[in-house]
Amino acid sequence: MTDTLSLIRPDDWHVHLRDGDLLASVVPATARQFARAIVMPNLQSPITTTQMALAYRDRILAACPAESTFEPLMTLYLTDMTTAEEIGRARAAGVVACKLYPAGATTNSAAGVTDISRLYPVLEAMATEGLLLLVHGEVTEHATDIFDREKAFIDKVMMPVRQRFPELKIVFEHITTADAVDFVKDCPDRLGATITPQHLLFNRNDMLVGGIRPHFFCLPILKRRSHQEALVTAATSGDPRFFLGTDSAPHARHQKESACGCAGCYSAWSALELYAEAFERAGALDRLEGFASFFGPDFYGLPRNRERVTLKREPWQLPAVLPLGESEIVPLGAGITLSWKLADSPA
Ligand SMILES: NC(=O)N[C@@H](CC(=O)O)C(=O)O
Ligand SMILES: [Zn+2]
Ligand SMILES: [Zn+2]
Repeated sequence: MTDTLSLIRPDDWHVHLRDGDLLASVVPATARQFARAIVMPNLQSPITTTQMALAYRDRILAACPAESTFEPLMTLYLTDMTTAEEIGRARAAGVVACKLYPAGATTNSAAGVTDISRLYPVLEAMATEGLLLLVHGEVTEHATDIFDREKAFIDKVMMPVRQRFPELKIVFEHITTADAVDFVKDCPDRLGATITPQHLLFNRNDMLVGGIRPHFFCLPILKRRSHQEALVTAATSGDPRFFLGTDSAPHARHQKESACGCAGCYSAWSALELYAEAFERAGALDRLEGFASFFGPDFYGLPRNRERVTLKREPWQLPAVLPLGESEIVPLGAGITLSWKLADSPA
């Protein structure tokens, strides 16, 4: 049995770093694990313009540890008002992608898109400029059951957008169902998907059996075990269309342990260790590097990283709580024992 795993340093292709006081707690955790990260734009005042994205980037860089070379990759939040001109400005400023939040689908999505067909000129501009479309893939109709919202989104939005804009690169973010896995596999190319550690390691029983456990509540919600198994199979298959995106989404403990708790799991602090656990359980540790370090940059058309990180086989227990600004946070998998630990200095 091997005791050391050396990987090209991974990137996180989907992370929430938040803003203000929280940056100081959250950014160093991601910068310790990853070389680059796709930074989600769903702040309380969403990042809807290039100017806002550049200012946010500066705040993130200011929160990085002094010796860090972490590179935040910025995204714009699409609204009904987004223009094709803004896409040109974004491209020129180095913004790499735009995020589609169906209005009302998730945290801070109230200003999201109400009807995707109205944004077709913007998607056209993105295809031309080479910006990727990142998608929170859930319908929001009241009548659609929360466990069926991702599947319904495939038919309603993914299929028509995929067909109309064959040149547009699309990332189906944080997929949670066998249906999404099949859809990605059936598309020729230019469609990738990120998979989170919580959807690989847990299913809805972990959240709902023996008491309701709000720290497992995220969107899209954890599904039944057969879906978890389909995600593990996809992530460990070596298919380059499936790659790492933690969807680390910090909310203070009191905001989750509440009568109306927030959606989101905080995984940034031990992200690689959580993924290593999932891959080891599947007997696929040799596939971790492709998923974590190669397929994301390849899909985005960015260079792979050159430096390496080391994971050591050293069982350790995830802490029950961590500090978060003035408050505290419960990390994903609090209290469980993980087999692998990230060594601090790069090998
Ligand atoms: N995943 C979540 O449950 N929450 C995310 C939003 C998102 O990615 O949908 C958040 O910003 O808190
Ligand atoms: Zn989302
Ligand atoms: Zn997210």
